[in-house]
Amino acid sequence: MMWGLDSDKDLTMGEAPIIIGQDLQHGNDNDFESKSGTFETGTIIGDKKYVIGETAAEFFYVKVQILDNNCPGEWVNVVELGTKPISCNGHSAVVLKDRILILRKDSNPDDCIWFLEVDTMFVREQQEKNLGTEVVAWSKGVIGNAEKPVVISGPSGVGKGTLISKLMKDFPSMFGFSVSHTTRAPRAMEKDGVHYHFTEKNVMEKEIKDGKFLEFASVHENLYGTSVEGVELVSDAGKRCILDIDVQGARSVRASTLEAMFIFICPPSMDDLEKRLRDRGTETEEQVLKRLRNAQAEIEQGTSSGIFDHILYNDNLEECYENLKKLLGLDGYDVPPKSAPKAIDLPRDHSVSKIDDKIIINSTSSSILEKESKNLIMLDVSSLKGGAPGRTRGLNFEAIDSFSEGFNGSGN
Ligand SMILES: Nc1ncnc2c1ncn2[C@@H]1O[C@H](COP(=O)(O)OP(=O)(O)OP(=O)(O)O)[C@@H](O)[C@H]1O
Ligand SMILES: Nc1nc2c(ncn2[C@@H]2O[C@H](COP(=O)(O)O)[C@@H](O)[C@H]2O)c(=O)[nH]1
Repeated sequence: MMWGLDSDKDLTMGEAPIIIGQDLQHGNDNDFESKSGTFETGTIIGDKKYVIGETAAEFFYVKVQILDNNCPGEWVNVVELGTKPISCNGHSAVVLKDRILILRKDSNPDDCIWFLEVDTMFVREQQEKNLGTEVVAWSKGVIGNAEKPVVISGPSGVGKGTLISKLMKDFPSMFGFSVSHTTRAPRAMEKDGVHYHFTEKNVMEKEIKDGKFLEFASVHENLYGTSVEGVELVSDAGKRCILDIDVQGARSVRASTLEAMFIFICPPSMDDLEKRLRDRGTETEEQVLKRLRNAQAEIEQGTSSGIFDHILYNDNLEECYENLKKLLGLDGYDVPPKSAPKAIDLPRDHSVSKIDDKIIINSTSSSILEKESKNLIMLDVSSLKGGAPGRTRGLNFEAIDSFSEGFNGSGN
């Protein structure tokens, strides 16, 4: 079967046209066999056609189907990683180099721009692991670049949680904590969703398989993991994300596409560490001994493996905290100068065009009010970073209205 949106052209990456969801429904894409879609776009990249649909069968979430030119007439098996957008009233699809930009109609400003990663490094790695299936990854578009997340590791009882709590208390609008998942039982004062997402082993194992986690590890015989969503929630709120994870987790994050700052916290001595763990009184004797045994190896790896950018000794708590603040560029700050990133308010009815790295979104609304507020939006996709689910950042924009002389918004 020959397929294509424009049969005269052999489209390659970056050359596919922009398609508005409703158009396909009305038969503009003649060669495409629709699978009962309500709103669908078909985007060609290389040998593949990515059909992004908001179907009646799976009415809640957007669904991706793929046709491969090399296997004519057959739908390819697709694994979709990451949190998907929910269905809306149609979308436009624009091919970028290694991803498809999705502009969603009638969506909230913080939910109108998504990316379907189809050929990023992360996706290619996942494809190698899932031979025989196509892997794609969903990621919400995030304006600007959030500051690098901070990974804090160190043996159990060294004081990571204590230091992080102080930081969060002193700079609540600047930092957000990545709430991990764990299969260990909650301690007396711990709250589900605040300290951890406490979960069952079989549930977490399934979620790991589904690609929900940025990293995970078995620590002191329990599973712990950082979900992509947990980090995303913090970054989307315009805050710097703090991860409290063990050395194995830090190693995984280091190997991932997430750019972070890695800090290892060391105890002054094993005796001090043991005293802190025992005084904390949260573990049984058997667990304390297990944690102390693991601490030895963690300290060796933390101080010698090259994973960490900085090592801090937590002897005197206040001194260690001051040193942590220095590393984070916070010495001398009382009130942090931080504002949340701006969101893009897409006009309800619009046309979309692409010139190099700029996407021009033009209001076609007949409503004077809407025209006044959002006439033309220019997205700049030249600095996109990421490629793993949930983490495509660096989108910039300018909103230009027809009634004022200049710009009325910027993502920078
Ligand atoms: N510099 C310090 N001097 C003395 N006690 C400390 C110091 N820092 C933290 N502590 C105490 O040590 C105990 C362990 O600290 P904390 O719970 O923060 O460790 P942690 O590294 O987060 O441990 P885990 O990895 O098990 O969660 C706590 O009771 C805390 O009050
Ligand atoms: N790899 C990961 N390690 C994590 C994560 N969340 C916490 N941790 C580490 O586990 C130990 C034990 O924590 P505790 O709360 O049971 O005392 C500690 O070293 C944490 O840093 C995670 O998501 N991934």
